[in-house]
Amino acid sequence: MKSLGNIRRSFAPWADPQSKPFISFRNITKKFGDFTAVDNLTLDIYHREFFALLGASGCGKSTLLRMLAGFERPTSGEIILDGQDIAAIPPYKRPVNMMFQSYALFPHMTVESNIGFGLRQDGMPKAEIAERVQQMLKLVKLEQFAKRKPQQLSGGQRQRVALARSLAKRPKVLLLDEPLGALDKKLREETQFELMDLQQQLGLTFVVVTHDQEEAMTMADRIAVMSHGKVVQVATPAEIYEAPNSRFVADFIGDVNILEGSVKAAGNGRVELSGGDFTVRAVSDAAPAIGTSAAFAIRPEKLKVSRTAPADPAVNTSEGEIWDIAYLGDMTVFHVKLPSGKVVKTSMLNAQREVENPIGYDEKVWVSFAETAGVVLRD
Ligand SMILES: Nc1ncnc2c1ncn2[C@@H]1O[C@H](COP(=O)(O)OP(=O)(O)OP(=O)(O)O)[C@@H](O)[C@H]1O
Repeated sequence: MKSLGNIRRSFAPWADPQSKPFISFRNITKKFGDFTAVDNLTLDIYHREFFALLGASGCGKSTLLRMLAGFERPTSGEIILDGQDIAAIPPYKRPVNMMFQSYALFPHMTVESNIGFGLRQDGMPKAEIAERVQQMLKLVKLEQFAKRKPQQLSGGQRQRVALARSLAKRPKVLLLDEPLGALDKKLREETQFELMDLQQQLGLTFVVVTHDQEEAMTMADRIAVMSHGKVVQVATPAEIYEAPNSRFVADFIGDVNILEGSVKAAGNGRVELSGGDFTVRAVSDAAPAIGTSAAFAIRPEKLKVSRTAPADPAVNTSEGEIWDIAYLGDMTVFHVKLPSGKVVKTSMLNAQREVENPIGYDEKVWVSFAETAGVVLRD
């Protein structure tokens, strides 16, 4: 598995101008009556990519997936798959398969007949079906459950049957709509890793729809964050988390503190904001005009809470008072009230079991951060 990890690390076809996208949405719009569910959206997905569409309920992510599967027709725009415009190709002829949230397994059929269903419909010879079903059972580690009916399986096992069924026809692209929605947290996390392993073993392209940011962060090579039918940002999980391109994305993914200010200086790779509790000096390529308002987004774990003043208390530092403490086991979250009354969220890893004299309620503290710890947002 280690070698796969290494391959994965260097997998970034989107950054290579030579590589061609495998799936291209070009100016795709989908209207339902007057309502625009997908709004002039352009997006490229690469061969062997694990791609996640992430967004709040109603943002249009399932509609986009359904258009790729062929269950909905775009109102305008093109979808190119493997160099071919697929608009006129009916769903069953597309090299794409979709796994739904409600797995829709046939309750009266055994696991193996469920898996072989699509192959029988395609008229594949019996011996070949048997062989393919065996392969699939092995792949999802359900060999000993072949003769069971779906109701004799756990939720996670059912999910794997559905996965095996959608992979049996060897689609080039597997579409997954909230694939782990029915599983409890622990099983969900395990299954996320199983899905990633499977995708790598088979060398397929996966497009998954989810509203669960942790799930998208765990599994995907890249994430498209969607809002109101548009893509707001497409990037790797780390880029989305560390360099969100807007308040919307910063706020949507993980926890964030937004510090408002007005631009005092900008240039030479730095931006300075003043006016709030902090004088912010941040490493940034943004070039907002002097005097305009801007925001600085910083994650809780990047704010440092200390009892003594940091070296240069003039910048990136504020006094504050511990307002709330939440002990979460692996970390402790401090809410710190700043002089303006604004409360910021900070988190600290509990690297040791017991800490002598831990920071407590109502204590006066310093909150500080590094120049590279957050991002200046333009909007
Ligand atoms: N057949 C339809 N007729 C009318 N409106 C529709 C239809 N299908 C979807 N919509 C609307 O389009 C919008 C986007 O729906 P879509 O299912 O793509 O959202 P989603 O982001 O997948 O949300 P969820 O996570 O809740 O499934 C929603 O406002 C929905 O009500």
